[in-house]
Amino acid sequence: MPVPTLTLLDSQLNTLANLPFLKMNGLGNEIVVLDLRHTSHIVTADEARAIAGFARAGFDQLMVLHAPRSEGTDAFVRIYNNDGSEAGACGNGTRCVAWAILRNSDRDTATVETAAGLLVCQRVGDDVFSVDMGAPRFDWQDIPLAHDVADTNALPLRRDVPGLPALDAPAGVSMGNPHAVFFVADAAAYDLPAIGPGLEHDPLFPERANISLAQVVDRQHILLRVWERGAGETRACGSGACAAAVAAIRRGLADERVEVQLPGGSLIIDYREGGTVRMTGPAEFEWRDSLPPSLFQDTAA
Ligand SMILES: N[C@H](CCC[C@H](N)C(=O)O)C(=O)O
Repeated sequence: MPVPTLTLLDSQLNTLANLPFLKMNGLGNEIVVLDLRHTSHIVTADEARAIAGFARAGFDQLMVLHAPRSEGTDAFVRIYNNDGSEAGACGNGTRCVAWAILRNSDRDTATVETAAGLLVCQRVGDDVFSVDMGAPRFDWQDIPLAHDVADTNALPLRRDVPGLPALDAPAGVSMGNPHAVFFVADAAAYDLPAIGPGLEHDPLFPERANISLAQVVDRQHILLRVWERGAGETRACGSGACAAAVAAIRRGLADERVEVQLPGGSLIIDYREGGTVRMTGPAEFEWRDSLPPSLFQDTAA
C-alpha cells in the first residue's frame, strides 16, 4: 500500500494540532512517529501524555524527529514513554524511525542521533532493519545505579515469589537506557504486571529501570518478557532484547548471535564482548493520521 508522503511542517507551526504522524509498531511494540524536523517545537511531557491518551494514537513510545544536530545524521530523535518520561534508547522505535526516513528514498542507510549517541540503521529487507545500537555499558554510574555494587552483572536485588523460584541477582546493562535482566527457568510463570512496578521503582535505580525476565532456551535462543519503564509490559522491547542477549553472552550462556523471542515476535541480536550490539527486526506501518486541535486544549489545566 503506497504510504502518503508525510507532509513536512512549515516553520510557522508552533503547535502539534493538525500534525500528521505515523502509527507503527515494532513486533507489536506500539510506536507513533512524529516528524518535527521543520519546526522548533519540543514536545512536553503533558503533550506526550495527551497524544498517548488520544484514542487512535495510543502508543508505548512516541518517537519525535527533530532537525539534525550532527553532521551526517538524518535527525535528532527524542523518545517518550506513554507516561511522558523520556528515554535514551528505543530499539523498536528506532527501526520505525528508519522506516519513516527511508520509505520514499533510494538510500538504504539512515543515521539518527538520540541522547545516548548515534544509531546507524540499515534496511536489510522489505520493512526489515538492522540497527547498530552502540556499545552496552556496565558501570554502576552508566546504568545508572544509586550506588556502587560488588558486581553489576549480578545486582543485589531479590524478589521472593510464592510458589516460584525467587527473582534474584539480575544483570544490570545500559543500552542508553537502564535494564535489569533476571534469568529464570520459566518466564511465562511470573505475574510480571504484579512484580514489575516495584522493581521498576526500586531505590537501586535512581532513573527507574526496564525489568526483564529472560529464559535461556539454548545458546542461540532466549525467551523474553519486559516490564518497560514508563510503559508497562509491552509485546516487545528492542533495547531489552539487546540487554538480555548481552547479559547472557557475558554470563557464558549464549553465543554471539542470539534469537530473542518476545511475545510480539523475534529479534536477532549480534554481540561480541567489547563491541557494539546489532539488532535486526521488522518495522510495520499501520496508518497515518493527524492530531486534532481538541487534543491540545487545556492540557495545562
Ligand atoms: N521504556 C524504555 C524506552 C523504550 C524501550 C523499548 N520500547 C525498546 O524497543 O527498546 C525506557 O524508558 O528506557
